[in-house]
Amino acid sequence: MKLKFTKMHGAGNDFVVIDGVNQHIDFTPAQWKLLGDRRFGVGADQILLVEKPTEAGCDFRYRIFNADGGEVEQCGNGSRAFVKFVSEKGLTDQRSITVQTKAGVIAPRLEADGSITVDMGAPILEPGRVPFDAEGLQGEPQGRDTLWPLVLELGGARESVLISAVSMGNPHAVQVVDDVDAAPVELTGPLIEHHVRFPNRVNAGFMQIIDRQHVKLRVFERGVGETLACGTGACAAAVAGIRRGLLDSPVRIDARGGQLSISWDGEGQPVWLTGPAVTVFEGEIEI
Ligand SMILES: N[C@H](CCC[C@H](N)C(=O)O)C(=O)O
Repeated sequence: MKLKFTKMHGAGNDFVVIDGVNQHIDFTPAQWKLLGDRRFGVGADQILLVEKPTEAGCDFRYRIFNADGGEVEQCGNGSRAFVKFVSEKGLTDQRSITVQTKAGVIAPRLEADGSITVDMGAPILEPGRVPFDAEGLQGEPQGRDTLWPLVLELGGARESVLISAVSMGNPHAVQVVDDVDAAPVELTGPLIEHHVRFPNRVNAGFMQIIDRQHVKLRVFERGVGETLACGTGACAAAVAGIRRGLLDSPVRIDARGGQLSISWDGEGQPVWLTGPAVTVFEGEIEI
């Protein structure tokens, strides 16, 4: 079929966005993977499919597919691209919308200065609901957080890293490192992503604390690899740092592809993500 799409990015995290309201889309995981392939398709970290809602009170439904073709629960940078897309395409004249996602309802808002703020909902902090299997592990309490030792098999050696387990609807394992540019993201990122204690796999965050309201962050994303920015990863990193008593809200997050801002007032409260969204080009592909 001929498929119209829009290429967008949020702080360098890049997307193929598809209007599923005016086009009927019923792809297999292999077709989603092909569309996201940088050699044979358009190429993207994630594909975002905009649809009519099936839940009362929502303006849209938004489905997210990683580059490996897997459908996932949430995408923070994608939610900003999404609200810009539906506004630019005339699918809504509202600047603030409620959106049904696999992880629940989120509320992105177009700000007057062109930035976008998203209510990402409250983080999920119980290990079993991340989901993270902490059975038999001796966690280290730090502030309101618990640091879990994750044993990684590095060739013949075994290395233990201390992680915080946080869900923003999608799972994150966040660790603090001294120097994010020197962190072994390509080496340990895949080992953490596929670790047996994360039954749904996990996004692996590496956070360097610059001061109590400023961090540098790299994320090895589940189903993709390292991206230039990860919105839910930024939320999870800020939540983990605040709970550990290392950060104060709001937190400036320097990702490799741009800057995000996270606000969070504590357990049970929503995490607010603010950042940019850019439309790169429109296209059409036979797929
Ligand atoms: N790779 C993530 C989905 C996209 C998240 C990221 N691109 C964001 O901006 O939140 C996962 O498998 O949970």
